[in-house]
Amino acid sequence: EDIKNRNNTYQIHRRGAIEVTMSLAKDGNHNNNGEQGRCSHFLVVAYGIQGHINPARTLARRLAQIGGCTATLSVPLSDHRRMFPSHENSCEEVSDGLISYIPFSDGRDDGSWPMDSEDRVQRHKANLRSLSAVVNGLAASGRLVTCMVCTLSMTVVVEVAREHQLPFVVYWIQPATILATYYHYFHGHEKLIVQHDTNPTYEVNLPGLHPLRICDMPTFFTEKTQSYLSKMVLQALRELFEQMHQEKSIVVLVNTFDALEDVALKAMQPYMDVFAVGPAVPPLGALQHKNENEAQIHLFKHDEKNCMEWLNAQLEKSVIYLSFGSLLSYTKRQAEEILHGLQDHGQPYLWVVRKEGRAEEVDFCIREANAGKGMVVEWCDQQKVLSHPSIGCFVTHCGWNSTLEAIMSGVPMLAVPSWSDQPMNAFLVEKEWRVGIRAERDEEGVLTRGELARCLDLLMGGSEKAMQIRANANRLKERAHQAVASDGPLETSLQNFIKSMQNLNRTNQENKRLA
Ligand SMILES: O=c1ccn([C@@H]2O[C@H](COP(=O)(O)OP(=O)(O)O[C@H]3O[C@H](CO)[C@@H](O)[C@H](O)[C@H]3O)[C@@H](O)[C@H]2O)c(=O)[nH]1
Repeated sequence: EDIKNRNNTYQIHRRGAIEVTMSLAKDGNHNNNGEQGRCSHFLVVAYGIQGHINPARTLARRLAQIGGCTATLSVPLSDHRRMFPSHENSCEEVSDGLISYIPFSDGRDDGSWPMDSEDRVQRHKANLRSLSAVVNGLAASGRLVTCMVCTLSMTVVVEVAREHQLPFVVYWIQPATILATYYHYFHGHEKLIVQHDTNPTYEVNLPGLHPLRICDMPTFFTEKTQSYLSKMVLQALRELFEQMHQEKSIVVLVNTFDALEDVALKAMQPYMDVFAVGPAVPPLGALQHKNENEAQIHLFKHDEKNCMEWLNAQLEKSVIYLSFGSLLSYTKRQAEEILHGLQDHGQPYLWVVRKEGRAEEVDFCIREANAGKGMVVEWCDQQKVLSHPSIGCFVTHCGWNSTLEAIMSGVPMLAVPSWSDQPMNAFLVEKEWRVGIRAERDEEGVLTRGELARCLDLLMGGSEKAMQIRANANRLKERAHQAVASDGPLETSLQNFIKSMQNLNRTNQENKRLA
């Protein structure tokens, strides 16, 4: 009767993720008040974009590799379908032999984005119902969730965790320095930052951090005319920090490592329990699995075979790799400037041009670039590309995943940041770690052909500065590999985190028993 009632309640989602969780549920009223057992089961919920799903998946897999732990990754249904194309139009649970993947319906099963704040509220409600059903479904199938983990902008996870009396943990998938700037922005420093927003080089002193320039702060702080998207992101983060503030103890996992951001990690310790669990870059080949499902996990169609063959034919460290991540697209002028800058520089290049929405505008570039010394692909296995010996440098927008992947491969970066955390990431690349240089954009925000060619000449050349950058990149690569080595800092940090979660669960149960 209980299942029937709940099916009625959720019948609007008949083709949605709810069906999976309902079919998992063998009986009703599951909550997490009972004895938790000794096994920890993490439900990792990721926002539906590649920059969130990649690190969330790596974290879930790493947690599941620690004795006594299991993990489930939950992503929005439309993204789940893109990850598992052979399951198209289905919302089934999938396993890769290590973790399970269970989709939830975020109210945009067709892949569309919220149109306005009312739409956002409706979708938030859909999120709530669907994620709650995932937790119930897992409990009903004997896999009681013991902790919920969410990537940024996922306040809904906090609400579901509270409903089920589960601890929740934020997985901060950007640098610890950015975590610190947001924390202080929302805790008393907003006015100080906003009041200097007309002076981009003004340096702000935030507790425990080196002075940071206004222009390197998250762009949402100072944007003069904020877009709907920027407002939405800032609001979601504000809500997340408010929710965290209501907790007795705040636990945050950060996709970074000590050797990279020692100062920022320490600066956050007085305010929260921070665990450095990065870099979330899986070892090469780790994702090629015998399991058929595993082989199919991707969000975009790769042009891989062709591009790896092409790279094999190039000289060592001769190729410029360009990619601006999974969200940004090029205007016609920007694409033209890049094309001509590359042609002027003269080295071979591999360029990712996602055509989404701008197909005709950039088509001419693709034709011309492919006819010349370069190769243009719509998507590639970036990590594999960056690890290829022919890659000499990476022209990047400095998305945090791309930055970490370049560090893991020891590839020098030409930073061309655009928005959000990217200016700060570019600052860290150029000034803190000295593993790259930063290009200037013109007054229209375009990277011009002259500036691109100038920067490439410098980065790929034989000057002392270029050699120093290459040496720094190799050193940082070693530190990154030490961080992820067996029994290294990452493993220790994950184990400490798991222990602290188990203690928290025990204390909660004890308190409930006494109450
Ligand atoms: O052809 C490609 C291009 C990209 N990628 C992968 O896509 C991911 C892209 O992530 P990221 O570099 O972080 O860029 P965005 O997709 O732009 O990420 C968004 O999310 C990040 C994490 O919050 C932020 O740091 C960025 O500013 C924000 O734009 C990386 O893992 C890349 O390896 C590929 O596999 N193939």
